[in-house]
Amino acid sequence: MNQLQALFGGTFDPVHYGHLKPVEALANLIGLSKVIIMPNNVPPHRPQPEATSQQRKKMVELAIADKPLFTLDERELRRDTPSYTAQTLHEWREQQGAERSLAFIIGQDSLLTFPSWHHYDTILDNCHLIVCRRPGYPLAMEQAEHQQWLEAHLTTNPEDLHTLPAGKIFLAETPWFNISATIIRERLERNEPCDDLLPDAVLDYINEQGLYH
Ligand SMILES: Nc1ncnc2c1ncn2[C@@H]1O[C@H](COP(=O)(O)OP(=O)(O)OP(=O)(O)O)[C@@H](O)[C@H]1O
Ligand SMILES: O=C(O)c1ccc[n+]([C@@H]2O[C@H](COP(=O)([O-])O)[C@@H](O)[C@H]2O)c1
Repeated sequence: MNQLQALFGGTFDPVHYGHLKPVEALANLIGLSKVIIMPNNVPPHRPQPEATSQQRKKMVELAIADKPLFTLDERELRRDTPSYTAQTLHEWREQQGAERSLAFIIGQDSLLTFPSWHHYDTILDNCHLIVCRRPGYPLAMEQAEHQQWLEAHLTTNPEDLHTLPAGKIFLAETPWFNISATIIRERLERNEPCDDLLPDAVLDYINEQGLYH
């Protein structure tokens, strides 16, 4: 059976409800039984995170412990070079074979920067892109040529994600969550409460480890 496999990459410094809740809604919307969370080790387009890779991995494990939808993939954590998505997806495709439907999940902000990613034009050869909504970011690309690229790959039919191996971009109508890891780190630094922004187990771990203070 060609079951759609979905990877959700990120820095997760720390993981929060803005990651988990849109993806849970997405799974219901398009019929996903599994989402593989993949923390990076060396993020390609931003400074090195505050928490170590092991701490970020542990926070993801705590966040998904009671959520059977999610599993964790450590392939990028094992690499010391920048976690280029094009490279990761090329390897993943080789492992999964040419026919399997594969998807990479991103938020709306990541779609806007996508054309600046390393070898971005090869990524859709290996997977679909599924975009979750995020407040504060436009859905149109800044440059006309990138908008054309987006429109050439868009589909509004979630069936395409299950029947084709790769190549489509699906803008999912997931709920908006105005949460970012940056806001959480800033609030923690100011000793402000974050209870509604991330799971309790993750918050307890952050406090135990003295992270972001
Ligand atoms: N609130 C949100 N709604 C939808 N998608 C999100 C949200 N927060 C993060 N994402 C998406 O999750 C993926 C991983 O994001 P990341 O780990 O960088 O979190 P972040 O909150 O954006 O972090 P930071 O504030 O440190 O930049 C990215 O594709 C991002 O677009
Ligand atoms: O490959 C790239 O050039 C690239 C550039 C920016 C981000 N990414 C990936 O996109 C995912 C979300 O990135 P971030 O920085 O928002 O956590 C994560 O898996 C990153 O490794 C990848």
